[in-house]
Amino acid sequence: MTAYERCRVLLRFADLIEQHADEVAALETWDNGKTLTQSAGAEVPMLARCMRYYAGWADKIHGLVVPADGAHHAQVLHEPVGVAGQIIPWNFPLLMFAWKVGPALACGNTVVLKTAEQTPLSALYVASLLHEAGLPDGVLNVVSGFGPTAGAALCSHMGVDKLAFTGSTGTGQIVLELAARSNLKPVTLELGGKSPFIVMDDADVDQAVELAHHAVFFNQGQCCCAGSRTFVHERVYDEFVEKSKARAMKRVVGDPFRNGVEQGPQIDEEQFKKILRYVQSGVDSGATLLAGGDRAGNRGFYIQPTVFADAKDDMKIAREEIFGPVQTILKFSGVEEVIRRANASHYGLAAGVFTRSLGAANTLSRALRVGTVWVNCYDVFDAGIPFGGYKMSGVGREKGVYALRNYLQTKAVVTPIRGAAWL
Ligand SMILES: NC(=O)c1ccc[n+]([C@@H]2O[C@H](COP(=O)([O-])OP(=O)(O)OC[C@H]3O[C@@H](n4cnc5c(N)ncnc54)[C@H](O)[C@@H]3O)[C@@H](O)[C@H]2O)c1
Repeated sequence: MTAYERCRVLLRFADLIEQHADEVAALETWDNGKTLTQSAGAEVPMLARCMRYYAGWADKIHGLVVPADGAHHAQVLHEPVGVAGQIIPWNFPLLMFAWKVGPALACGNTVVLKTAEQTPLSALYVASLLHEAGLPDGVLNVVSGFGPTAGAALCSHMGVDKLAFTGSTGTGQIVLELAARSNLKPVTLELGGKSPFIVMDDADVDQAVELAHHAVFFNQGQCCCAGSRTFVHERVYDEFVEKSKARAMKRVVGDPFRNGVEQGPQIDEEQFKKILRYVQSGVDSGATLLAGGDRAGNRGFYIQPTVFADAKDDMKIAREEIFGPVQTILKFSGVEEVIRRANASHYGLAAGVFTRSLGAANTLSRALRVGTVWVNCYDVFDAGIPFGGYKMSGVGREKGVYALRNYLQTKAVVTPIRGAAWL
């Protein structure tokens, strides 16, 4: 297929997503439990946008001519890597599909994509739309299956030329090992996090409370980049804590298909129980439980929006990824101190900085060892902005021009030139 034809297929796909937006959004909510408002208002438009973004790149990917020493013509070709194996998680099934499939197809690869066992539906449905848009059979193959069988088979396969994985750090380590033991296929990893959300003493407290609340509770708290360590300056701490408690208690939990609901159920029983164990460990380690702390209702995997204050850095709730609706508030007194504490983590995915001071924003954005710093905002995911982690939060970047590099081989072609005019 020519690059222009690939571009047109992706553009037609984006149009079809919009035509079928209601079904796509309903499937995503049915599969995952996230609110329909979010599926319809964020996930579906972002899927279409991401596809148009990469459609735009398809016919603008090209190599270089290098001015080599002597009488040689040296070209650098950018070729597709071949078969891309992609493994995605359950927390954002459609978005993860978009971030993986968009750049891989734009660059001319074929794909075998394995969805998470909890959420197989929306990817199967949108893959059928992609075929309706003109993608030839066999170019995109969506596989439903379990991690240790289907996922591991993909990682070990000698015919797979590249792997892209999003999920937990522990599974990421297995994926990398399987790739190394088979054919040394290159791997990009987007893994877990324990992202700091830093509220300075000059912040507008009401705005900071609202943003910090969304940073952690969005998507039932099931975000790799959840702002799950809320660091608050001592001068605004008491006011911030009181208001965060009130905000969490107002959060509407219930049927994700109902209008006005902000929080649906957790993905499954395993995650539900794991989150409640973390809540118990917070109580046992002496953090102050201000709101929630238990299941919501007595049916389904719903959890009360939970807020802990007075947490200490060495508590489990302040160190490990909870992946649930649990806010952990920590107090700090100076910039140097908060930089040191925020960076004292094996993770380095994202950070939020809330301040009116340009100086503080500049200092923090450069000092924090994370892949994304959101200043006075959070969870902004434009298709063109790179996303990925430092340290154990990942390897490589997705989205933007950076994701193209994951799906291209670089080939040098050198030919002699007879009677070069310049020699
Ligand atoms: N960073 C993220 O976006 C993200 C997403 C989901 C879960 N998580 C974290 O992971 C924790 C566990 O959730 P999970 O068990 O669903 O995540 P996971 O990492 O086990 O699953 C993610 C994907 O990897 C696959 N997988 C699992 N084992 C595999 C293996 N041995 N080889 C190849 N593929 C394999 C799964 O089938 C799924 O498609 C969560 O509590 C959360 O902390 C992070």
